[in-house]
Amino acid sequence: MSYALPPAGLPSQSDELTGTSIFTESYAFMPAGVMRDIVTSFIPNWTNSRAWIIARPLSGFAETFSQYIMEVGAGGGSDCPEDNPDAEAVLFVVEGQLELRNSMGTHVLNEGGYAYLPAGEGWTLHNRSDKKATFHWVRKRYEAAKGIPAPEAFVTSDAENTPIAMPDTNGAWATTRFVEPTDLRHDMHFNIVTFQPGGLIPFEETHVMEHGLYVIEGTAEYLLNRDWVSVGPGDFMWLRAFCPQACRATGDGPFRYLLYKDVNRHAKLPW
Ligand SMILES: NC(=O)N[C@H](N)C(=O)O
Repeated sequence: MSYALPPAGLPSQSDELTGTSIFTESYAFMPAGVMRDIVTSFIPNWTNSRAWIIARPLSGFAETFSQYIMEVGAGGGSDCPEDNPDAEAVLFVVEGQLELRNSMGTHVLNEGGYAYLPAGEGWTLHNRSDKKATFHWVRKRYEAAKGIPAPEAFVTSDAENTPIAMPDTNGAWATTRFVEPTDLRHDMHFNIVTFQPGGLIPFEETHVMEHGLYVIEGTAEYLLNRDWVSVGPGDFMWLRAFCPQACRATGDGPFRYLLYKDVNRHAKLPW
């Protein structure tokens, strides 16, 4: 499996790459080309690390998550990665190797490695190798549901999970699910969606769930509200609740993306 990475570095003075990013009331499109050194953030209590913060709540409780692409240099990491006890996390490694320690012990996460860490879980993350490592870090304030226990931590990987084909698509559209859709302990999913060449979302999905979509491989035309946008490796899309979306996979190989989605809870009321 291959996973796209931010190009980093500095943009060249001889290549003008303007006109590619989009920010609207219903979605944002951040092409890989904008993820350069000068737009990174440093996160408290992390050493030799930096983040591209590609999603965060903007307007009170209308948005549900933040997503970072975290780059951890050799020997870097954190003994105190999260300072919000209400924040649950998913980590997904796209480059290198990281050592995770939590209540279940010590785990080595390689490329494609996936960890779910519930709110309040103590964990540490370190790059013990001599090469940089990169991972996606999704953070969400966990919403407890009456009578339902909180989920437990788990570690798995892309390779250990078989994509489930959507019915009647002949495998052209499949989803790697790291949590069962009927497991109501979970209030978010972070899955991998795979389309084979020519595969489609053939209608305008329009739903209450918010999305983050990070393209890890391949190309497509993606409908974001009223706009068909050409997308490829390393591009990120943030879709607010109810933003219409559809997809046509282009190119000769699979089109794959990481998909965040808030799930399994009542719609919030304003009182
Ligand atoms: N844009 C998407 O991939 N949406 C998914 N079908 C989903 O909402 O689960």
